[in-house]
Order: sequence, then structure tokens, then C-alpha cells
Amino acid sequence: MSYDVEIKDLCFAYEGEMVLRDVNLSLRRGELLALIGPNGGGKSTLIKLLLGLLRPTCGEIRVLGRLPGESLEVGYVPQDTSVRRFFPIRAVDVVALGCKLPGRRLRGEDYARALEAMERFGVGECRDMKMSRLSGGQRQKVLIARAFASSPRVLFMDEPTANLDPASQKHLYGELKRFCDEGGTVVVASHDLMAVSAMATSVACIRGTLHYHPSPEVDKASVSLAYGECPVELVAHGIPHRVLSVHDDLKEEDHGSVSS
Ligand SMILES: Nc1ncnc2c1ncn2[C@@H]1O[C@H](COP(=O)(O)OP(=O)(O)OP(=O)(O)O)[C@@H](O)[C@H]1O
Repeated sequence: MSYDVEIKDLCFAYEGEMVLRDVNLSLRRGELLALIGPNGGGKSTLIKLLLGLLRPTCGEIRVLGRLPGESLEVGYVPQDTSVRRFFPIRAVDVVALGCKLPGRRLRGEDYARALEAMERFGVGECRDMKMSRLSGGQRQKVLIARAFASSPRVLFMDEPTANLDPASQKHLYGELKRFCDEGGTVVVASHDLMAVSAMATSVACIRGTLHYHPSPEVDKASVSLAYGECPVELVAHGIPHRVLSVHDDLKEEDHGSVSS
């Protein structure tokens, strides 16, 4: 079985300080993984490792069978959408650059794809505006459009809905679901537990290490492991309910790592 994303015995330290350890994860094609966990839990660090922006301290990562950063079929939405105030790039250039292949100039076809994606995410009218003049939500939508416009097989998204209004969030979740139904694979970090649980096919709780759940229903014990003791309500299969099930005995899942 080949996986779109494979992580084996990963650990990572910033300047000697270990922030991720014993991380194992295997994602099949079509999977939409919601990455949840508290502030500082390691979600952004894991996404940066998947992108090749950081290198593992130990262990291995493969994305589409290659080292992180090697595949061109990977789209990314960063958590930080801020841009330098005086950086004079237009929104449409940001999106078109996401479509450009390395080693060649931007072409008309890149701009056509960029505009189509910008229209799809409701920022077509921002095409000629400088990034620094856009609102936080508009900037986020431009970066989402960029990720989709690059025709990815795999999308990594770090808090992509943080600046979006409810209608735009719903639209993005619909697009992500469609992307996965058509054979794409997504890892999305989010604090929006209800929404991600409703759209995800699997959930990983991360707080230093990773606890994988092959379905979007997360038991209370795992949420406690990830978040501490805060009460959490989740939506699974579109039906709101309070998560009550507890299993003391966390077990090895078939293709993820669950440790106690
Ligand atoms: N560049 C860095 N240098 C040193 N430590 C860092 C750096 N970036 C993050 N960390 C630390 O790594 C840990 C994990 O941070 P990370 O940003 O991955 O968490 P997160 O789950 O994405 O948090 P949030 O929900 O707040 O975005 C934190 O303890 C953080 O302080």
C-alpha cells in the first residue's frame, strides 16, 4: 500500500528543545485529516516539516513518495497571511506564481488559472489590488486560491479559516470535500473543532506527540490528551453531539500512532 503522506518515528527539536516526538502517520489518497490541538501543540511545526521548510531531527517523511519539498503537486496555505506593507505585489501575481513551473516565466495560462481560482473563492475583484491593501480575510482567500490554482494532489493548510466569515468557511469546507472526493488528500490544522469534525475523514490530536483517529469521531480521552481537560463538543457526520465515550486503553490504530 502506498500512502500520499507517510511519517515514521518523527521527532523535531528547535535549538535542542524537543517539540514533536514519536510521530507516526500514514494518509491514504482521498483522506481529509483534521489536525487539532492546543496553542503550541506542534501543528504548524508538523506542517512545515511536511513542506520541507523544516528538517526532521529524527525519523522520515514522504509526501507522494518523495522527500518533503520535492513534489510539485503540493499546495500550501500558511497560518501567517501578513505581508510587508510596502511589498508591491498584486493579488493576481501571488496566485499566478503558485501556478508557475520552476524555471519558466509566468504565462497567460497561469493568469487564467489564477483568475478562475480567485473567482471561485470570491476574490476575483481583488485581482489588481496590492496584497498589503487587502483585508485579512481577502488575503487568506487569495492564498487559498493560490493553493488550489497550482493543481495540487495534496494540500497542507494551517488555520485556513482563521480570518474567514462563516459563509466563506462553509464554502472552503465544501471545496475541500470536493477536492478529496476527486482524489486529493488534505491535512488541515484548525481550532474549529465542530467544523473540521464535520468535514474530516480522520482526525489527529497533537500535543507534542500525535494521536490518530481513523474517523472524525474523537473520544473524550483523546481530546483531553490533546487539549487538557477543557470540555469540547464535536460534530460527527453532521450531527451535533457531546462526545461521551472514553477509552482508557488507547490502542494502536491500523495506520496511525496512538500512544498513552
Ligand atoms: N521558530 C521557532 N523557534 C523555537 N521554538 C519554536 C519556533 N516555532 C515554534 N516554536 C515552539 O514549538 C512549539 C510548537 O509550536 P507550533 O507553532 O508548531 O504550535 P501550533 O500547534 O501550531 O500552535 P498554534 O495553535 O498556536 O498555532 C511551541 O512550543 C513553540 O513555542
